[in-house]
Amino acid sequence: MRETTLCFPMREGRDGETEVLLIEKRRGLGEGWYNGPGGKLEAGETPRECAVRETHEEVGLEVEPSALEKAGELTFLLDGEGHTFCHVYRTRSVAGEPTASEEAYPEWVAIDEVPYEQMWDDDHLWLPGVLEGETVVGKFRFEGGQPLDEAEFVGHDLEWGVSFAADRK
Ligand SMILES: Nc1[nH]c(=O)nc2c1ncn2[C@H]1C[C@H](O)[C@@H](COP(=O)(O)OP(=O)(O)OP(=O)(O)O)O1
Repeated sequence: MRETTLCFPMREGRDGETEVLLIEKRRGLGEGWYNGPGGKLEAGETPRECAVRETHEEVGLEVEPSALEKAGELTFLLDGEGHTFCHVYRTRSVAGEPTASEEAYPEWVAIDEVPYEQMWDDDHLWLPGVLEGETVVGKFRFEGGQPLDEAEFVGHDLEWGVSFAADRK
């Protein structure tokens, strides 16, 4: 099963609303959809280091590793087998201006205007809670063969209020 990260940088917008930095993914898995910056762990890298690196590579933002708050662990199953294990982080400690890369167009979006209809089918189930400060462990089942982003989302289990306090990696 591959191990990946998603990072959701957050800030207070001009009118006091909470905003999240989303990317429109320009290539690879989930191309054309919105998500947080993130990607696969490289050899020797911790999930936290991966989230920092991917956020920098994809949108040019500097995030502070120790200020990444672990918010979720998501398992995506394809045809009954583990496909991806994803560590989800959020952070309010962000420096720099987001810039587009070959992989992503970044955009600050108010958290009540997140375009769930242009995201993975599972996101509306867990991302609103994560953006409200909750923690979650989720399992999401897809069927129909590779690639995952063309498979059908068929079921899920969610557990909220999980403690990741001991997870410093
Ligand atoms: N069902 C799902 N819902 C979701 O919100 N994010 C998902 C998801 N399934 C996978 N992801 C995330 C995890 C990861 O951050 C990203 C997939 O990125 P990957 O790096 O695995 O794929 P890519 O094909 O872009 O790989 P690279 O070529 O290494 O960039 O999508």
